[in-house]
Amino acid sequence: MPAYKRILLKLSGEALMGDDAYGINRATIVRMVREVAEVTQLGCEVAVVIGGGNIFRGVAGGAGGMDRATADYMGMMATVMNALALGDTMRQEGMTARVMSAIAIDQVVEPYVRPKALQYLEEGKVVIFAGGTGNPFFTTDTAAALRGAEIGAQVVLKATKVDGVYTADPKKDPTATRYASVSFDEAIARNLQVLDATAFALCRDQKLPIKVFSIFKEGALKRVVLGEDEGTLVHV
Ligand SMILES: Nc1ncnc2c1ncn2[C@@H]1O[C@H](COP(=O)(O)OP(=O)(O)OP(=O)(O)O)[C@@H](O)[C@H]1O
Ligand SMILES: O=c1ccn([C@@H]2O[C@H](COP(=O)(O)O)[C@@H](O)[C@H]2O)c(=O)[nH]1
Repeated sequence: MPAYKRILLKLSGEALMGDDAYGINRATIVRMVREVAEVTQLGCEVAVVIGGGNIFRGVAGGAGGMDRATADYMGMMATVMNALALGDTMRQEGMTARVMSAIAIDQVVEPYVRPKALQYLEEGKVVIFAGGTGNPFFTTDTAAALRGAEIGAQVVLKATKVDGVYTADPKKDPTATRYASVSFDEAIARNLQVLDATAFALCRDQKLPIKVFSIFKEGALKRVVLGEDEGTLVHV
């Protein structure tokens, strides 16, 4: 039995690269999709927000001298590309997925309309939210918090490159230790950057827990959905 009826899964864009330097690694996206399929087979309703870090991040464009808002729109379009690739891979794997975008690209992808998204979820379709929040200066983590709250998800699952929330960035500080659980207040006060502060604050206000776990660990998503000990829980 799944521990959650409906989840919002945030998939790392950067992880889609696999061992490549850029873009979408075929074997990696297929593996991710198969893990999602496993939890849908448990009867869990799944909505997905995908990042864009494998293609473009607005902050990098801004640092390079671009207008930051323009760079962020490029980043949002990167998430649309990832969402289309994810939806197509799901189709190839026999799943039914619908991509909905926060930015209008009507010839390519249907717009995000909340009641329609809820209908798809009730029908057992996977809904992939593309284009982040649709606004510059935000991230797909905040989009995951926002859409998670909108669809009444019981948890936001952040599937990322690290296996939980640490006292400091484990990629920079080898002495950092992993929390089994941590409160939103502590995560924000300590400026733990595994998610951005806006996402943490929104989930805290909506009393929407977040689970952070590794996208690279086989079976981790299923264990999280079954309520087993995996990753770090961020709670009120
Ligand atoms: N306290 C911390 N605990 C865990 N990870 C942290 C911490 N502080 C910073 N990080 C970093 O946060 C990263 C995960 O967040 P990030 O938003 O960069 O990636 P992502 O969501 O996986 O990618 P994308 O933005 O492409 O979707 C980790 O790879 C880790 O290095
Ligand atoms: O609501 C949003 C979401 C994303 N962006 C831009 O897209 C890139 C990629 O998203 P990641 O969360 O970093 O994977 C991000 O760097 C922003 O530039 C946005 O502007 N608004």
